[in-house]
Amino acid sequence: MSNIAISARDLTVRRGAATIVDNMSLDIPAGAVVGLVGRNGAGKSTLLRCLAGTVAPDRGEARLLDEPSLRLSDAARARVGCVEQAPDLCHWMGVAEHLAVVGEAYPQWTQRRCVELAAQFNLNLGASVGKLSGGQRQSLALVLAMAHDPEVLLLDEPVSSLDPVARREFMRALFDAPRGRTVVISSHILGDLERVVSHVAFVRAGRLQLFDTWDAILEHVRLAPDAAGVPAGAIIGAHETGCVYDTRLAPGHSGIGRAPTLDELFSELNK
Ligand SMILES: Nc1ncnc2c1ncn2[C@@H]1O[C@H](COP(=O)(O)OP(=O)(O)OP(=O)(O)O)[C@@H](O)[C@H]1O
Repeated sequence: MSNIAISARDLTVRRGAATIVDNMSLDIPAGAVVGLVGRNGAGKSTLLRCLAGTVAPDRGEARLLDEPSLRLSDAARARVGCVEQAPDLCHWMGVAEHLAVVGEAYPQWTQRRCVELAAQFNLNLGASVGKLSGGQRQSLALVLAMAHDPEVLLLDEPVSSLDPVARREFMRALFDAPRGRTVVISSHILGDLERVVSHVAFVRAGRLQLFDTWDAILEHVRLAPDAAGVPAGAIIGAHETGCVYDTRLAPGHSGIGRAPTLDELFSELNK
């Protein structure tokens, strides 16, 4: 297997006259934890669905674990876990029954891990799915996605309804994997993301605005009070109150400014 766990090549999705994913290409190395960020409607969910193979692009291709996402083998599918933004759960079942039914589809599913995760997320196995709160439904969706210990996790705003304790437990569970796990996680909770990501992908209006390791961004991207003297080709975002630029594209420039937080970078790139 190549070192690339997930890739997109020229991905384009159109809905009516709108292009909602616009010619996106990226390669995600195995073991990376990618924070997918962007404003509401930027195209994150659609990109994640293309990567998962649940939406067919109008152009281009997504690949997971060296296979086309749209035609994943059962063996590859068993190595992937997904959480949709609005998880499709069986409301008429009990939590334990729901877990057991889904678990039958995965050879690597273990009841022990399932029970551990449920306890970690404070999920009552005896409850009815239809009576769960929004956060509890999200916890169930996470247990369903993680109990077979997948190598790849595609998570669309998985913590938006979780309380701070459950969010912390989720972040811990994410990194409890015995081997490096590849994760793409969209979230608007940038403080959490900043602590766990190896890479960040900024999406704006269907386009991939910036994709890099977080370490490289911290080392090379600078937030400066203005664009004076910064070569135009190095500027990632500029406006009246500041400028974000990549020092790698500004050789000889004095490197004014400081490294942005993820929150600041998000604001600067979306002004
Ligand atoms: N089936 C569809 N038909 C028409 N437009 C759609 C469809 N699905 C998504 N869109 C539009 O595509 C754009 C991107 O939607 P998407 O759900 O991918 O954004 P997002 O970045 O995940 O947003 P959010 O952060 O609010 O979840 C939005 O403008 C949305 O209205």
